Amino acid sequence: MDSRTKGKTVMEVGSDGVAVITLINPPVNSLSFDVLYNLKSNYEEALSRNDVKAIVITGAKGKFSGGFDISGFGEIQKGTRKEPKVGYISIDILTDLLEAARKPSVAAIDGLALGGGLELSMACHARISTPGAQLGLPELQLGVIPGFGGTQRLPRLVGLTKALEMILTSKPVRAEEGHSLGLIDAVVPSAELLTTARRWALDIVERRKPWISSVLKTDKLPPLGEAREILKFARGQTRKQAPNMKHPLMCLDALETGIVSGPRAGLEKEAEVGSQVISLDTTKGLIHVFFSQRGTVKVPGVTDRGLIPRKIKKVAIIGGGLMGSGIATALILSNYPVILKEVNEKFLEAGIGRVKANLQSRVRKGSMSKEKFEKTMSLLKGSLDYESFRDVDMVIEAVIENISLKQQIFADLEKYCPQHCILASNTSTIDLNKIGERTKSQDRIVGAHFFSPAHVMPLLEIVRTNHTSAQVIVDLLDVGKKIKKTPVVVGNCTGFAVNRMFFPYTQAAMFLVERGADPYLIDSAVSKFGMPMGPFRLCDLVGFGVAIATATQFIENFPERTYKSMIIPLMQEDKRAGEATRKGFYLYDDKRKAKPDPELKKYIEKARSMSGANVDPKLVKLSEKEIIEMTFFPVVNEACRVFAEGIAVKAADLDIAAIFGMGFPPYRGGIMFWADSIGSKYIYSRLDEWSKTYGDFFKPCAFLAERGSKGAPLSAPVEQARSRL
Ligand SMILES: CCCC(=O)CC(=O)SCCNC(=O)CCNC(=O)[C@H](O)C(C)(C)COP(=O)(O)OP(=O)(O)OC[C@H]1O[C@@H](n2cnc3c(N)ncnc32)[C@H](O)[C@@H]1OP(=O)(O)O
Ligand SMILES: NC(=O)C1=CN([C@@H]2O[C@H](COP(=O)(O)OP(=O)(O)OC[C@H]3O[C@@H](n4cnc5c(N)ncnc54)[C@H](O)[C@@H]3O)[C@@H](O)[C@H]2O)C=CC1
Repeated sequence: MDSRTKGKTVMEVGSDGVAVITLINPPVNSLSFDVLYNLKSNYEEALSRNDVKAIVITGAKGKFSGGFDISGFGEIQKGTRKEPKVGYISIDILTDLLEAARKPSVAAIDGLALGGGLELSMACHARISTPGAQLGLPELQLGVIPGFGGTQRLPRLVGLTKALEMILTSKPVRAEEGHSLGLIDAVVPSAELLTTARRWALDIVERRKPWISSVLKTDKLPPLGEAREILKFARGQTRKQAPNMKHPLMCLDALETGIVSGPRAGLEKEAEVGSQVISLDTTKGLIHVFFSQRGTVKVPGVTDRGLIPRKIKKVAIIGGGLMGSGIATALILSNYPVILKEVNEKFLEAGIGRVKANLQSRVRKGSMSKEKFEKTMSLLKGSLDYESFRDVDMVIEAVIENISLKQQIFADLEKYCPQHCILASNTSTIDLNKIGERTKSQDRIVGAHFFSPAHVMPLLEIVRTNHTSAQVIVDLLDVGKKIKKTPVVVGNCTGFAVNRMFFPYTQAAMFLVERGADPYLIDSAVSKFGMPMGPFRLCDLVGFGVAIATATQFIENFPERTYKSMIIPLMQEDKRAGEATRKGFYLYDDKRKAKPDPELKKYIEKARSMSGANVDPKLVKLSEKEIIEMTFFPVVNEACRVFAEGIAVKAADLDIAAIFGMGFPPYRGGIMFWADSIGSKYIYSRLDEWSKTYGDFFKPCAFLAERGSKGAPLSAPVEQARSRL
């Protein structure tokens, strides 16, 4: 393969007259422009050769194709690559050359057929797959639409309702389901895949099997009136579920055009909107997230040293509270034997009970069988002492956020655990060097910061100190992968990356409310921006105890830039501690539905008088845009500090940390990506202005000041930003 080309196809013509074209572009045989243009040449050759009667397309190394090469979207966005004309691949190659050919094609699908991969297979005249194959159109997840004919062929093969479900949820189906839907013609074992596909192709030639052009099928489409109703409903749902995104609605336009005006018009509409969505900001954000998420496991100086993860055979968890029980659940779900240690029988029973409840909820929802439940629970053992820690490979401490207790526990662990054992803490804020102060095991002390609920939330913040060994990080990255978490490796400091970014967000919200802004309007603006909930609703959910404990760490460690508000402590004094007590910033009914509380005013006014703050008429009437800027620019400021201090190695890691740890909307690309889309100059100037009016909480850090004064991107590595200055 030429080192400048990305992937290729190879064609072999058998003595049976079948040309087998294999897609080769490791690791997932993505359809790069090179692969697609090679495929076109192979087709032209196969169609012109007299010794070829039929064609089979397959993918190398057990994977059909993971779809269009996603990095190609970047090339299109930059303008360095484009199709010779809009719809060239979907219409000229896949429809007019392949599907309309006088020789039939059969797709032989092993492993993945996703996005453009499935679309290519649907342009073939039949599809044979292995039982493990995954078939899906996940494009909307990336901000694009199925642009290789998927909006036209999938509804014609599986019906409109199922096609909408598959496209709008981005979820793949397995081979058996694909077979019953009519997407797959036969499911056969791997060893028989190619022979069956060859035979099927020849059977089509000999008219023993039907020669079907999916794009021309109509039998699965509902009558026009019904189709319009189904699409109207889908539009309504989409507007509700993805209010800030245009591309799902544009995708529905392409589907509707095909149903109303026929497949050719549909393909043309698909090509038109397909080329438009690529330049949407939301698409740029989602594609950035795709690569950034996969980039978090590449840690310079750690994962490039050839270290092999050691096998973690048994894990111990100290503390069976909210976090310890969630972490235990995540581990046993991935088949790690776990010992859960608590202080007494009662607490141990409660901790094990929480794990049980986590799993039982799966049984209730039907996603876990009773047998699997029993088997999974059998991996969990309780303990009240450290005796059973003598053969564990990793300990995760999850006791309350108290430095001296954690120090004592780590000193004990050093005595009981084997020398190789990883000593991890789930602390959310405390400096790990302080936790390990009373040990000589600094090289194996690491942060394993999970987010609540730990068995559900996808992020694992892996915190390394200057002493943590690269091997320990590699081991924990491997555990993270096995328990299906997205890991982000960060440096040690108070609050690490996620909580450091989170803190100014809540503080900014408190600041605004003390100066007259309406908390419910803030929550509403932030939700419309795309966060799962606003800062006040979130405080209620997390509980005021956790909020105060975290705030204390920040106030102690970063006094120069913390805004100390008494609103939460005052409410807590009155036994309002958030959702758990049914009263916080909101009132909660039996179904946990939140409603605003007129009494909240009383606490805000009292806090205002205690802090000496005055109502500021400008802040009372903030627009939604101003609310977003005043709550999120302080987050950008802190993210810049975290980046400048080297706590995060790459700005993209902060994007992933913000998305998976804070709930920042993925289609905005993460905190640094979003900031760069606004521009460092503007963010700097706003913060600078607010800091002059409202104080140091808003003061731009040196990194932001430097880049902002020149308009340099915040996410650029230091050298690159300098070189652009
Ligand atoms: C005009 C538009 C036409 C169209 O229809 C558009 C499309 O087809 S868009 C693409 C649609 N396909 C997808 O969305 C699939 C995306 N990929 C995945 O979901 C997963 O990667 C996978 C299920 C295919 C494999 O998962 P897994 O085994 O966990 O492996 P990784 O996710 O870590 O991926 C391994 C490496 O492969 C790279 N990759 C994967 N898919 C693509 C792709 N379509 N294009 C380019 N590269 C892809 C991924 O980045 C990993 O690379 P790394 O360097 O990090 O190893
Ligand atoms: N609650 C949250 O949302 C998050 C909390 N964290 C961190 O996780 C840790 C635990 O927090 P939670 O689970 O919320 O606390 P929790 O109060 O629910 O649970 C702590 C448990 O530790 C037990 N414990 C105390 N001393 C012990 C000892 N010596 N041996 C064994 N068990 C002992 C207690 O009995 C209690 O059950 C804290 O460091 C916290 O900062 C991290 C992320 C999120």
